[in-house]
Amino acid sequence: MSFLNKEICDGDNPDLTEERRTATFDTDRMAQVIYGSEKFAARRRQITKSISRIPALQDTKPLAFMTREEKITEACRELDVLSDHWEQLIYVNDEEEALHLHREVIGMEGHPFALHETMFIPTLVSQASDEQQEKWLGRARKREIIGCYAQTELGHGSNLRKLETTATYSPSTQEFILHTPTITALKWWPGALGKSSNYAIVMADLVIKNKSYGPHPFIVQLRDEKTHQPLPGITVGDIGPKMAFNGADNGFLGFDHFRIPRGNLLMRHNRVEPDGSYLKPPHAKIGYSSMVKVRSRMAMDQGLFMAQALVIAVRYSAVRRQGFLEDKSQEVKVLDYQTQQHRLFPSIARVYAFIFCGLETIQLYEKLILDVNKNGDTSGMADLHSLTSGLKSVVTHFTGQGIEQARMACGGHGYSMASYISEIYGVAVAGCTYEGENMVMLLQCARALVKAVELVEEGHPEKLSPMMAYLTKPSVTVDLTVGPEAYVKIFQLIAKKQAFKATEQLHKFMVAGDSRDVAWNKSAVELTKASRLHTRLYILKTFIRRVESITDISVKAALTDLLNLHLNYELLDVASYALADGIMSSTQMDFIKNQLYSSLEKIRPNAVSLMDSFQFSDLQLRSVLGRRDGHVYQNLFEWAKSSPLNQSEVLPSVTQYLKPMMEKSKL
Ligand SMILES: CC(C)(COP(=O)(O)OP(=O)(O)OC[C@H]1O[C@@H](n2cnc3c(N)ncnc32)[C@H](O)[C@@H]1OP(=O)(O)O)[C@@H](O)C(=O)NCCC(=O)NCCSC(=O)CCCC(=O)O
Ligand SMILES: Cc1cc2nc3c(=O)[nH]c(=O)nc-3n(C[C@H](O)[C@H](O)[C@H](O)COP(=O)(O)OP(=O)(O)OC[C@H]3O[C@@H](n4cnc5c(N)ncnc54)[C@H](O)[C@@H]3O)c2cc1C
Repeated sequence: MSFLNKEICDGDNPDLTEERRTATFDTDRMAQVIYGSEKFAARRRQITKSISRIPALQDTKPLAFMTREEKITEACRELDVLSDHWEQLIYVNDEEEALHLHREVIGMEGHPFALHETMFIPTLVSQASDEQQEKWLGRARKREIIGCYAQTELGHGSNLRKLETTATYSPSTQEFILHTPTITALKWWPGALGKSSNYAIVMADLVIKNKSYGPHPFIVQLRDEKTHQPLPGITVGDIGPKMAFNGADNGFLGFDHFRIPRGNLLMRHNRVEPDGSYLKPPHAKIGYSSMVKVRSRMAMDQGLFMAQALVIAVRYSAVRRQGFLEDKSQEVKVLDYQTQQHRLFPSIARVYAFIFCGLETIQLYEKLILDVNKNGDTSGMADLHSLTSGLKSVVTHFTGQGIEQARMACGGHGYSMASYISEIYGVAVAGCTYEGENMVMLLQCARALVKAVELVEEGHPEKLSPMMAYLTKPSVTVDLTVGPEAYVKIFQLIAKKQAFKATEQLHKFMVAGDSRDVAWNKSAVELTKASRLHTRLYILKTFIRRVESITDISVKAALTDLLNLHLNYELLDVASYALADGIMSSTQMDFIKNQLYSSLEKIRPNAVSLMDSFQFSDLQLRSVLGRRDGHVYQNLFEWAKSSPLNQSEVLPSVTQYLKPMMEKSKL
């Protein structure tokens, strides 16, 4: 007999098998929807199978018992094994497959090629001229060199205009002189910079004839290619342990009048001629495109982080029995409690919603780079910047919340490193900070919103981009029973009201005499609220669009339940706005609540399968609690026994201190 959930195996925990048998859809088909295509979903499975046949990549010592040095060494060993099998594992130069391979084999705690793949190569692709690409891109792709992205400094990360590292042009030698004038100008934080990289993209203030042109990207060799020793004039090292990501060597970097040739300024969009004349880029912020690239991926990446935590929590909740409902002869699965469902299922819905957004924004970035590089068309930059600024902020915030709820949903065992959820949390919440601190990015999104409101107020609604068109929608009474479009209408009204209110507040302060900057700061909280609502509306609409486009009936039905949960949960979450503005009545509120509770019941039989559909291997999950087989208690006991503390019965700390202390006790 074949089952719709493809994870069923003989000998698994029967409680989990029972869950898998109730699946109403085929998990392979759901995986196609999650990963954007049948081809990629199948390739993922194929890659997982190939990895499982390489003995050197199987079960190593658990990461939780390793030091930082051991984690870094282990990641490098795995990279080395991967490079021996690269061509049989993935299609060379397929970015998505390479990312998946690294995620599965090396995991999320960081590795030397992480920034090489996500920022160094993309910066060369988007910013280097053809000639420069010929020189460096091939070598980077073949991994003959390792690069990182060195922008943030000890003193400045958010405000790029105040970066202090200088690149001063010397026409006589046709070189740039890189210099770190103060301690706060030290590069600080770049991933893989400390010990692994021998090259970096360095963002430095371009100075020509005493005039500053702002931050520009330079390619800089940091270490000797043979000895790996830092080159003279360069100070480089690791910044120390972090909340998570401890397999990564985030680093510091200083320059002492370090000279690089003129040709090391990335010159696809701007140029410095030998005599020092400067040719402007077609868009002032084109040098920031690598950040937009990473931000455009973040909805997908964060969705996958939250998915991992939820696979663990949902599987465990189907195995953990505690307490009674009606039948007092057997304790219930904790997944049957309404509170447990309410804790986990809205996050499952968000995972799907974020991933669907990610699929869209990744494509939008690819289109933008094509437009810019092939046709010099920068017209899409502003919209993608504001969209991804809001999106990275909203998804990272909710992902952090969702993962923390997943941890708590696992009770005591969630707090053990055996669950791996704390590590997932630590890695995911770094996203609230990197690629632009969330408040800073919400305020970037707000700039676009305020501009759009001002256009409407000035009588130019025709100039609005499609994403902002809802700002012109009139207030209407909405019948929520009509379906998703009614929820969108209410959400639009709420988001519109907040955008207008925040803008009105800004203008009020300006009319009262404040400068725009001061008025902006006095309105900032309201502005960030408008950005969040605007972004959540976008997420909601993407979710609806995606579900509508699905052809497999059973997959569509399961996702429709999830979509309904999402719509009701989101609307309830922002209901205070709607009630205050009279957009929604308390009767409608009751309707939403009831819809929400009935969605939880509908989703319950598919919960495990909705998460199994992500098809994370046990190797990728790295969770003792969340393993596919569901034998949590045996697995936990084995794991605890392997703790270094249990390798001897009596620890030196006991013989050296506790015993003598107890023996001499006079208390
Ligand atoms: C906040 C801003 C955007 C402000 O930039 P600014 O030059 O001071 O801008 P401004 O003069 O105030 O003008 C704002 C104006 O510039 C526009 N703009 C800003 N960025 C872009 C863009 N990318 N595309 C298109 N347009 C852009 C804005 O929309 C504003 O336009 P407007 O004036 O409103 O028409 C910038 O400083 C910034 O991006 N800060 C955040 C820094 C950041 O994200 N760092 C990331 C470092 S790398 C990293 O963290 C990697 C981690 C990855 C990992 O470990 O996996
Ligand atoms: C794990 C990790 C990996 C990283 N990897 C890299 C990398 O590879 N390369 C790289 O170059 N950098 C990297 N970074 C650095 C990262 O990009 C910055 O830390 C980030 O952009 C935030 O900047 P900041 O540290 O200056 O924060 P700050 O701006 O100092 O933030 C402090 C507080 O000030 C507030 N704030 C600042 N400006 C404003 C404003 N204008 N309005 C309102 N509030 C404001 C913020 O909201 C925040 O609450 C990494 C960071 C981390 C944590």
